[in-house]
Amino acid sequence: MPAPHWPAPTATAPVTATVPLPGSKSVTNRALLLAALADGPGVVRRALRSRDADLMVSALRALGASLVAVEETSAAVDWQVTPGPIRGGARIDAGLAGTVMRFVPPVAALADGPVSFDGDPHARKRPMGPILDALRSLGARIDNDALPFTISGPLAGGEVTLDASGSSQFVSGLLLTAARFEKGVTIRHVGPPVPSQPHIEMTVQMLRAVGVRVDAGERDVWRVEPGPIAARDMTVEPDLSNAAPFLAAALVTGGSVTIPAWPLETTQPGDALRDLLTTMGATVTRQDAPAALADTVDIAGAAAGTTDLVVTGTGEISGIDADLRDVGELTPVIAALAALATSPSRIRGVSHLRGHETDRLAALATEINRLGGDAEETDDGLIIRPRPLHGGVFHSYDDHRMATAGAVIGLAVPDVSVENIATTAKTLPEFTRMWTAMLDSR
Ligand SMILES: O=C(O)C1=C[C@@H](OP(=O)(O)O)[C@@H](O)[C@H](O)C1
Ligand SMILES: C=C(OP(=O)(O)O)C(=O)O
Repeated sequence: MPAPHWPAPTATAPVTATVPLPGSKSVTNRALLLAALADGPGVVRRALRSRDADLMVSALRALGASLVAVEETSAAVDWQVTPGPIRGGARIDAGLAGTVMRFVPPVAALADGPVSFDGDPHARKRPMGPILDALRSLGARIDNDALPFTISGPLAGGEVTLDASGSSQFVSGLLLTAARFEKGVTIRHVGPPVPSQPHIEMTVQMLRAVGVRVDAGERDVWRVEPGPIAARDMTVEPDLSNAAPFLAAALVTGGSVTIPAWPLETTQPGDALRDLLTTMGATVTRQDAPAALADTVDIAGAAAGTTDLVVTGTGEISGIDADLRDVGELTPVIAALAALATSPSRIRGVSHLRGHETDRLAALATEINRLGGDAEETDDGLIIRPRPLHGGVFHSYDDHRMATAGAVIGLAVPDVSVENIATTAKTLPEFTRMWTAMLDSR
């Protein structure tokens, strides 16, 4: 029986809360994969515990790595990762995780036998063609152009041209394993612009941090030299994209939300929230002297230190005209804020969101309009005009970021209930508890 819809709490007063966030999905799943391919045992600290991270752990274990939790809370875990010979015969469940369905097949192509992949029903619709074709041209055999498929090596590596306009993960997936290909890899993108550039920078930076030689000097071309991946201790930053709904609560309620341990330098796209929320009417400040992260190397960039990030709203939200191509995963929360704004908004550059957990442009327009709003899909984004909203069911389409967008709207609009709030477990299993705690704190 499906769970009852979640009654999204309406804020009765401005929120004043400090919200520590669990680790980044994107950093966690890269760090685990690199550790599993490394030249010796290593530790991934403060890794996220969530459905996507659990799927990555299971995939890497199925392929022969040992991952042992050495320190664990409900939201975070330190993994001791010991690489092993990459085993064929595995069946990998990608769930709905882009990072599993695009990052793990190149590893599987190194295995000593065929490896099969499948995932959730909607995962079979997510674009895979360009990365599977690329793997084929590098030597792999693959029996389909989307999930489900079976992949067999060996894979020599070499030069490949692909169109990565549908997802940056096609590039990141190839880059992460490329040092283990006999010839390394040279990837050339041809086509409309590649989205989510910060996520590619995250991949490049993390590879360099484990000693892999990457040349990313020419636009749309990446070259990885063959060679070992060094075993390192890595520490995962808080998930700045998952900061979005909590920071949005400051704008909606005219309150103030603090996120501790915000990295001063990071490749995470969530860092763009500082500018986006300022444009929408918030005051964004950093507090505390930067404190260098303790004893471990943060391979995604926060070695420069962290700070408290404080976002304060007025209760009035300004519309925004923004190209979110680089930070597409922020779109659902920005659209939720736009639906509550006093002036029109235009979100551009995000046609690739049609290939995310759901077609996010269609889903956002449908759900905002269902609550009485005025949202219109364009070729590459959304136009959202101010109109009073009313209560109703906000459908999540099994998309964690749709679910949190519904929660943001519910703060201001009475009687909104979110269908399948449990889908937030993809990247933030404790979402409802954290949301309630935020609203309860004073
Ligand atoms: O590499 C990553 O960790 C991600 C890349 C982006 O994918 P797209 O380029 O497909 O948008 C992003 O939206 C996704 O949430 C995570
Ligand atoms: C697009 C997203 O996820 P995935 O890693 O599954 O692509 C997302 O988290 O917004």
